[in-house]
Amino acid sequence: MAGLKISRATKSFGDFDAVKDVSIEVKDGEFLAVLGPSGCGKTTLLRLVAGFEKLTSGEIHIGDRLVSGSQGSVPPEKRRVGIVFQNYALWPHMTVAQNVGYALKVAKVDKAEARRKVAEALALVNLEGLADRRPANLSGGQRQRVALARCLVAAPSLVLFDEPLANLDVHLRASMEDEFAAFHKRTGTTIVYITHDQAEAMALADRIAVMDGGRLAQLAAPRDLFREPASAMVASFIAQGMVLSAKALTAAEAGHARVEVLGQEVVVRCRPGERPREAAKICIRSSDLEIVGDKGGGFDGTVVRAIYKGGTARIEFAPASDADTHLHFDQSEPIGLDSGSAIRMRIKSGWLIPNEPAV
Ligand SMILES: Nc1ncnc2c1ncn2[C@@H]1O[C@H](COP(=O)(O)OP(=O)(O)OP(=O)(O)O)[C@@H](O)[C@H]1O
Repeated sequence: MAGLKISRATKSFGDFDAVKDVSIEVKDGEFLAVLGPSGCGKTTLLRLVAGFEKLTSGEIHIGDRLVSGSQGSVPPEKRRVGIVFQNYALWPHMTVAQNVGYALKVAKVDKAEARRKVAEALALVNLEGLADRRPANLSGGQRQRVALARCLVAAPSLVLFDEPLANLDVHLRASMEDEFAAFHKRTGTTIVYITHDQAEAMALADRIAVMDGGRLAQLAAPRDLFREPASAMVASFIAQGMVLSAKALTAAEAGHARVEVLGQEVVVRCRPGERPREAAKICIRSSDLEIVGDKGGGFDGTVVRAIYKGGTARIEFAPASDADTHLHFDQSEPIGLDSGSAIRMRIKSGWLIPNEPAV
């Protein structure tokens, strides 16, 4: 296996930059998810790594080897990159073993050697027992594993997944997530996994690269992405964070600063080096909100909607001082709030979004 280094990669189509100045280093054996809204450049980035697209500028290394740069581009078949697509096209007339071994047959690999490699690849995806089945007699998840084995048989130095679970139903998705996680643990394969499903990215990846408009918005471990978003886009994109205008009143001290938000003063977490500023933004999660009595500080407002979810309800709430801002939190049974209820809320904590997005 090998690591991957993308350095200042830009890909333009005409005067439109689909990928702009992106630098990402994936360590040998790391599982990196690339996450972002539709059209943010995820697929283009994957196609650049695979060699299906040529860089406009920048460089890509796989292991120590320069595969794309100003000197030219190594063709896809010479990159030793395995790809698992969303639409796993298996040949229906071939058995599982024949599907997996097809590339070896074309490359005229010795038959005994090819059999051994196919058996090894099937073992890696736990499909040993199904070598003689045809794709029509497999479940969706099993077919996806055949597609994975077919890419592993060529001993790739890195495996790219392009939304591999997008076509599967919810239950199968969850069990395939477990399978991919176990596969990664067992094999230590370097994986780049494209998805627009953040729950999937959070569950699987060591680190997540969030893309926005062709640029890298943040590259961090799932927990850091959630707790310390680098920009308002990442804050609201990840787990529906609420972004509020605030005034930073104090400089950072021991990882905290005092801010004024919705007329209330709150101590929030922040990066070192933060200074007081007028136009700041904070990110809060529903667990940062609590209902308080009349004397508990905080601010007044009205419940806009209460959506029952079974066991809990999602309460949407508009502060009296800023009716356009909607906050939300979950309330467990018994749910005493309904649309129109007047309540007083307090923000307990939050994260001061850095002024300059830093990656
Ligand atoms: N060959 C092309 N010519 C012109 N524009 C392109 C080309 N390929 C992609 N783009 C544009 O580049 C942008 C990024 O596309 P890309 O497919 O990489 O996004 P994505 O994040 O993978 O989206 P999705 O999640 O919807 O697949 C889009 O605006 C797309 O229209």
